[in-house]
Amino acid sequence: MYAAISEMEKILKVENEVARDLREYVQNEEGRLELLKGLADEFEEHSRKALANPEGHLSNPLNAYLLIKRFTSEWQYVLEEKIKKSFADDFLRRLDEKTANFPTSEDLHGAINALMRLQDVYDLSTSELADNGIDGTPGASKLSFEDCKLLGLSAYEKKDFYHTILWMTEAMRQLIKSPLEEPKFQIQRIDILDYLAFSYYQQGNIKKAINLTLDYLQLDPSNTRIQSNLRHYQQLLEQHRDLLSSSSSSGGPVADYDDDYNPRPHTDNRIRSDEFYNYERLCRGEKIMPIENEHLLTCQLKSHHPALYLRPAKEEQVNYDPPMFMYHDLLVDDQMETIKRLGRPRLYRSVVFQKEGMESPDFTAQDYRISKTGWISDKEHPHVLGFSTIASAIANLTLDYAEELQVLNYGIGGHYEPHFDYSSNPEPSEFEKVRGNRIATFLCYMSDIKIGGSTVFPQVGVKFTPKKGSCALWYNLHKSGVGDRLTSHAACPVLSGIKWATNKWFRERGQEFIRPCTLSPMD
Ligand SMILES: O=C(O)CCC(=O)C(=O)O
Ligand SMILES: [Fe+2]
Repeated sequence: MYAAISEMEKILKVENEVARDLREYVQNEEGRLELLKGLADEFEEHSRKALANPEGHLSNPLNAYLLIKRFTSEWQYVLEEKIKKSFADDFLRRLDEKTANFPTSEDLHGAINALMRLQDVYDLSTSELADNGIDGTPGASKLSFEDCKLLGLSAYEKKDFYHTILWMTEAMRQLIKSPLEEPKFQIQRIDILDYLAFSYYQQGNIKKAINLTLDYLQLDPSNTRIQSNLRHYQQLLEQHRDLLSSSSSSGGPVADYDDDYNPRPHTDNRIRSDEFYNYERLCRGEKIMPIENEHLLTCQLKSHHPALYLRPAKEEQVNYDPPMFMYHDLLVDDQMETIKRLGRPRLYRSVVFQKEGMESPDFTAQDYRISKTGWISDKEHPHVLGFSTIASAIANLTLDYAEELQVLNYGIGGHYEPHFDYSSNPEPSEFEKVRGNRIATFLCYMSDIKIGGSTVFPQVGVKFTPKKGSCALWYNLHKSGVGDRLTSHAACPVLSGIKWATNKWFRERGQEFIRPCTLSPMD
């Protein structure tokens, strides 16, 4: 569910239904209690009157008969229908049916990862995120001490000591506000100090690990595990200082890092690359390089095709080579509503073609693409065909071999890290053999996004900021059919808002006379 916000609306609906069931259950139970109160009143009243003169009362045979009947033939009914009857079973059964639509622990982990991704890409401080300073929405929820600790634990389980430190420190910041003399807070404090000391040690900040361990021992001096940790850390620091003083010409020991030294890990090649670094910078709104030939970029109204006579396309060229364009206000509300309506029930977790580390390369769901996608054919609705026709007119490419329309909905912190839209697989699939590679991408935004969600091109420094109804166009291949590596692009994580988009991919076949090959492979 976390992979598409549109799916998460289901959880809100279920929450509302659970509230309704709860109210109904409470009402039923209240009714039952009223009934029991009435029964008690009745018994009390009857016995009080009769006990005032038991002999007098029972001397009447009708009274005697009625009393016996109450606790024989009537009693079974009273016991089963009034006393024992509970509405809990029915309520619990209905609740059970609803849990099928509850999020899973996979969703929880996905959401936790998303928060950390947003924190990293947008350079948000942990306290800013915990206090919900993201988009300034008044009354927005904040993360509690327990939430921060849960995030820290989740990072710790993945041996991600960088985020463990950030979130455990935040948990500690929140804990300090509690009355620390209370034993339950003392225990939490000791627990967090333990995680923090070990994580700083793992991050290479021995001095901080020692200080935190000393803090720990003040609260729990007899803990032998922590005492032995302290000795180990102190030895390490000594060795490190000796090493530095013997090799440094100035001779001064400089083994201590800054107090809070906690480097962000760069664990895999993808993350270490300049491209990834530039992707994050572009997402944050930094300018990473001057746009080449910016002075040659122009705007124009395009009406070269009958589909554009009545509503010429507002074209803005945003990059010269490879050419990239933005078309403003191209899709109209009705079209977008139809595309979303048709796409919504078909959304499935987006997959990517994965070669590395796989026995047989295949399409799989990966953390670096968090969205759901569904496909719609032109035949399904005139609005879809209308859009494809306009996209084809603008891109100047035939629809004959184009893919169906792909509808995209992003999830919590949803993103798509740098990738190419064309395939560089040396063995083309059957589909590719017939249709060729993806020659051009026509990407339209179907929602306004408060913060984040831009499409960025780290090799050329271009950024498309989503605007409902606007479309981006670029050509993925050189005219020779060779993939253009400068078209590497990424969808920045959505920080605040809901991102709906749609992709139309044109294929090489059928374009031979429209966009003919040139002799140079790099044209
Ligand atoms: O959503 C975006 O901004 C880009 C999507 C994309 O690159 C893709 O789906 O291939
Ligand atoms: Fe893409």
